[in-house]
Amino acid sequence: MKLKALLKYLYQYHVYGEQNPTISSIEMDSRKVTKGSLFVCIKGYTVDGHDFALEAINRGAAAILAERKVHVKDDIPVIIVKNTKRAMAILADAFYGQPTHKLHLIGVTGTNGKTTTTHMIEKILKEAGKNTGLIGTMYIKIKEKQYDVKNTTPESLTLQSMFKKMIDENVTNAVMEVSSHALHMGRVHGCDFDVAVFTNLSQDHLDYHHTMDEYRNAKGLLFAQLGNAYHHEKPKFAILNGDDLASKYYEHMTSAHIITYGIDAECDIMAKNIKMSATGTMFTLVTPDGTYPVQMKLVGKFNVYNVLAAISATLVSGISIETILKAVQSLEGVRGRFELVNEGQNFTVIIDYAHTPDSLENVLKTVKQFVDHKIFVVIGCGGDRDPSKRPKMAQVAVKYADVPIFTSDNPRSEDPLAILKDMESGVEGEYFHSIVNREQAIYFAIANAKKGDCIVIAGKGHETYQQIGSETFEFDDKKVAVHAIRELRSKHGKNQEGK
Ligand SMILES: CC(=O)N[C@H]1[C@@H](OP(=O)(O)OP(=O)(O)OC[C@H]2O[C@@H](n3ccc(=O)[nH]c3=O)[C@H](O)[C@@H]2O)O[C@H](CO)[C@@H](O)[C@@H]1O[C@H](C)C(=O)N[C@@H](C)C(=O)N[C@H](CCC(=O)O)C(=O)O
Ligand SMILES: Nc1ncnc2c1ncn2[C@@H]1O[C@H](COP(=O)(O)OP(=O)(O)OP(=O)(O)O)[C@@H](O)[C@H]1O
Repeated sequence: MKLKALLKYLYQYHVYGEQNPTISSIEMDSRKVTKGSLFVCIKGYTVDGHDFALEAINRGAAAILAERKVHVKDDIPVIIVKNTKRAMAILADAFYGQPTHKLHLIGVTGTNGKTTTTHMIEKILKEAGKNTGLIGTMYIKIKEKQYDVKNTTPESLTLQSMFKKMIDENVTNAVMEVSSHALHMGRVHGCDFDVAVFTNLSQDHLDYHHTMDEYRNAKGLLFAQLGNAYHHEKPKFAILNGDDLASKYYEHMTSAHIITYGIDAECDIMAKNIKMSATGTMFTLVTPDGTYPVQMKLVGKFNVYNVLAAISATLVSGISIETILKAVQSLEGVRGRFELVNEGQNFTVIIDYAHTPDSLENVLKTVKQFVDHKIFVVIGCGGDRDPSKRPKMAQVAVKYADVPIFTSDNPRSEDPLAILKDMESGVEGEYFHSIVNREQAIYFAIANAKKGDCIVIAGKGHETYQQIGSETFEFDDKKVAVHAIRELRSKHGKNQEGK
């Protein structure tokens, strides 16, 4: 594609240099530049991409996109824009042939439930015989093939190239998690969403967004970007949680059709007569077109919300209610979300990704409904992330668990003991244990659990690493739990049924 043809997609820019080279690729990492690349200079959190412009030219870059004039060879065009990340998103969309215009794209935002809801939507779409793509925290998935990811919502270059790959592989329907960071940084600029889903809003990521208002506003950008209910061939839908106050705010940010779902408030799509057991949930689904009995294997009120969101999003995407209900009936949990570890022990072990006060409370409340014996919770808080969350997480743990055990969860550059102190400051005078080594914390819980007890190992879910200092170590809660159960059993014959 010629540079000038590409630049037509930008609103405001200034070009130094007359040349109109053919652009062979767009790159934001100088190390990936090859002959003919457009190199995008991004001021990052650790280094400034502008400092690599010359290196990019030496590797064969044909043009530079920057926020300030950089010194390169005179004949190389330099395009100046206000924000290179946002401009890159628009150029990436154009460069890859605007792939999202050819896909039915559902975006899911909210503090909790994005991964779960996107997987539910994927399952329903598959049941309807669609070729699907999924983008989120765990991986990018194109049909059945999985690709590793660094971010919940990848940078626009990765995002658009993956959408293009989906088109090449005949994917028709894509669903993605849209993080507030991505919305704020403009990673999803240029994405043509058909349906935008809001799960819920509670405290998280204040290290980045600073205030709850800013955090809420960032999520709202998805609904502002969604566009028009009366879009020619593609009417747009905003799916909002009617029981969450933030939805009122998002209603005013969109001109799409609004469909609400909920349990308590009067909504378009509702769950009534909810009955939960340790092995599943039943409820009556109320839609404008009729009521239907629903049965699923997942537990927790939060999963009823997630499934209502998934049902609403797929109904407006033209999937029949019969197909949706069939898929819902066979929904399995997602790795690390309320995942049971079953080694034949006589107590329950649950691995869960809950890492916000709200999600931890939901999980522990759900466990409390079914467990008559002691509840243990192993929980830590991330380093270099919103510290005000720490005492609140500890308070939730102490409120719902009989044996709260505070430990480490990706301390990163912070002192793990200082993070524990922050947690402890929220529960002075209460009963809890602090064990800085996560493996020892899990072993402690398993060694002390008795028949009928339940251990919730929270915060890391599917993650298989622990970030300590600048290093990343292999660490998998599930593997550690399995190992602990087996080791204790072989040492003491403990934890076997009947002992
Ligand atoms: C804070 C943040 O958003 N950081 C993102 C950022 O990294 P960075 O700012 O450190 O980048 P940098 O290393 O300073 O590099 C700056 C530029 O110089 C370039 N460079 C660098 C070296 C070189 O030799 N040549 C060169 O050209 C880099 O390619 C880059 O373009 O750019 C990277 C590449 O796109 C991202 O992976 C990275 O996300 C990190 C991993 C991250 O943790 N981000 C969080 C805040 C985030 O986005 N989270 C959300 C939500 C998660 C949730 O809901 O829980 C998400 O969507 O993931
Ligand atoms: N609708 C919900 N409301 C509150 N808590 C939820 C909800 N759905 C899931 N959870 C809890 O939050 C945890 C994370 O769920 P999930 O991974 O689906 O959320 P997420 O939004 O993708 O999280 P992240 O943004 O950190 O990737 C789950 O393990 C569960 O404990």
